[in-house]
Amino acid sequence: MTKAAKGKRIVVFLDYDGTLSPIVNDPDLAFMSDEMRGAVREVSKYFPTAIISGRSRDKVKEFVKLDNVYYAGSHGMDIMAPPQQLTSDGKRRPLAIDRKGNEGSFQPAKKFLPAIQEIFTALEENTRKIKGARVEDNRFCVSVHFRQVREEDYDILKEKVKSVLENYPDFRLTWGRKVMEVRPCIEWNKGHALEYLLERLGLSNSSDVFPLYIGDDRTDEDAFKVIESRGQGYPIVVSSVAKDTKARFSLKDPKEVHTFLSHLARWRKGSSSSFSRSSAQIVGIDD
Ligand SMILES: O=P(O)(O)OC[C@H]1O[C@H](O[C@H]2O[C@H](CO)[C@@H](O)[C@H](O)[C@H]2O)[C@H](O)[C@@H](O)[C@@H]1O
Repeated sequence: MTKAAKGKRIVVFLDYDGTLSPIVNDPDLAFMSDEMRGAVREVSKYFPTAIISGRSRDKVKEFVKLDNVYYAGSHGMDIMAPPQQLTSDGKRRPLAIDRKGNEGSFQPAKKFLPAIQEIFTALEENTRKIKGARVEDNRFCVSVHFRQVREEDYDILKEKVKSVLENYPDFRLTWGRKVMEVRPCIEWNKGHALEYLLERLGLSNSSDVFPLYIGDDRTDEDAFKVIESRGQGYPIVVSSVAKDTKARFSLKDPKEVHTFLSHLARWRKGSSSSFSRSSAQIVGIDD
């Protein structure tokens, strides 16, 4: 990767669940290790860094606990810049406003908030009797988890979720890892969030920008597609098995993500000459 990225302005985009933290049964216990936090902290010293998650922005920030990164919660529908922005030439400058006059935050689905709260309440009510079902309020979207639901109850849970949505035609259902996600029907996803953040950094039209996006889930595919269509940067999927994906490279699991990020930071710091395919364990999908 160093060859392709040499002399370019790297921007790092990271998904949270399954990328920075391992997948666990209880979504409230998906903690990030101190080692991973250290690696993200190091990376964010050298490159503008953003965490783009399906979680609510507050929740993902509570897990990550770093101040100098961008947080994009609710699949990119709730974006917050750090108080100081790291420019691609390594300098920090105070937060600037974006083209639409937004200062720190950008929330393209704001008008849907009252309906989302209603949907959250209805989903909690309607799924209460299904053992193991769990409804999570992600602010601009709602997750219905079935990781701990018996397989024979999957269909009934799906029907219950669909019946709630019948009353809300402005919302749609997407699927993640043992989770159904209810979100507003707006043209906005993790790919749009990536483009927005590049623009915010003043890099969207830059021919030498090199965005790296690391993610494990279906919603990350939108960001992979953007990187592929720009023809700049690396889309990296986290998966231990072969997958139908738009990503060109893969890392097996969060442990390998940690190794990759640590080497990336060390490479930029200049103390390592060995940021290579073998040390970072990055694998080309076509290999
Ligand atoms: O975009 P992400 O940061 O990857 O968020 C996607 C969803 O992640 C969480 O659910 C997933 O991780 C849980 C904890 O490991 C696991 O129990 C669940 O089965 C996974 O789907 C989060 O709880 C969801 O709200 C996010 O939408």
